Amino acid sequence: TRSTRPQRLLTHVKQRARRGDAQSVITTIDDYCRAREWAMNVGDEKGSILDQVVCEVSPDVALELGTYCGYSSVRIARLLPPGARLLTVEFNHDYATIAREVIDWAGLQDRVQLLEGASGDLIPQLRQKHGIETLDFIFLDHWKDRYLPDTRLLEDCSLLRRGTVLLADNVICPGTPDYLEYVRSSPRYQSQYFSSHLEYTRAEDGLEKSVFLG
Ligand SMILES: C[C@H](C[C@H]1O[C@@H](n2cnc3c(N)ncnc32)[C@H](O)[C@@H]1O)NC(=O)c1cc(-c2ccc(F)cc2)cc(O)c1O
Ligand SMILES: [Mg+2]
Repeated sequence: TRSTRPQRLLTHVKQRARRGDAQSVITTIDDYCRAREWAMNVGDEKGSILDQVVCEVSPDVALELGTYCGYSSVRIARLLPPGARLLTVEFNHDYATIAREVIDWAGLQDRVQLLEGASGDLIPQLRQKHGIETLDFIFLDHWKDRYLPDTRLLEDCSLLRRGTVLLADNVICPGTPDYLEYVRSSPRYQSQYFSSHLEYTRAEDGLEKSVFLG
């Protein structure tokens, strides 16, 4: 049977990117997705904004919702300080398998823990099963109608602390209207919009950065 897009993307990474070189994995994926096959990675333009926020926060414990092929896992993990870690959640087994290989190829497997399952099931397990006290940084990039319920769940599980930064992809395209309304109107968040474009296209999209105020 024909290979899947993520499989073709992984093959390209293994043929073109230097093993252990995270930047070459990122560049290889971006070149492939721009030139050959579009894929729903956060991409280079929004990725630079992601990098900037990760560097600012310099999280000890980061959470990503929606791993897909691991592109943003590599972007985030390559910037983490020594000893820091990224937990990334993906419920599609085939995508999770590809993502593990991409993360390994980038040499970042020691900093990234990929949890296979649905965010709604895994978030309540973070404290006692994964030893998480509170989270420093969260990248939301999964089903767009899960951003709000999962943010409420993170609040209810006391996984946010004063200063925790939430960064949400695709707040314009495909769009997350209920999430935007919530973080922009809630007195418990200080929110800021970063205008950009949908990965590898000229369509408008952007990232919303929201600081939890406690
Ligand atoms: C949702 C996907 C990303 C991944 O998230 C996993 N996932 C989901 N829900 C859960 C959960 N509840 N728990 C764990 N994992 C979960 C899934 O399996 C995908 O691998 N991302 C997108 O759909 C996405 C789509 C577009 C897009 C934009 C314009 C178009 F014309 C078409 C598509 C752009 C983007 O930048 C995206 O990010
Ligand atoms: Mg996205």
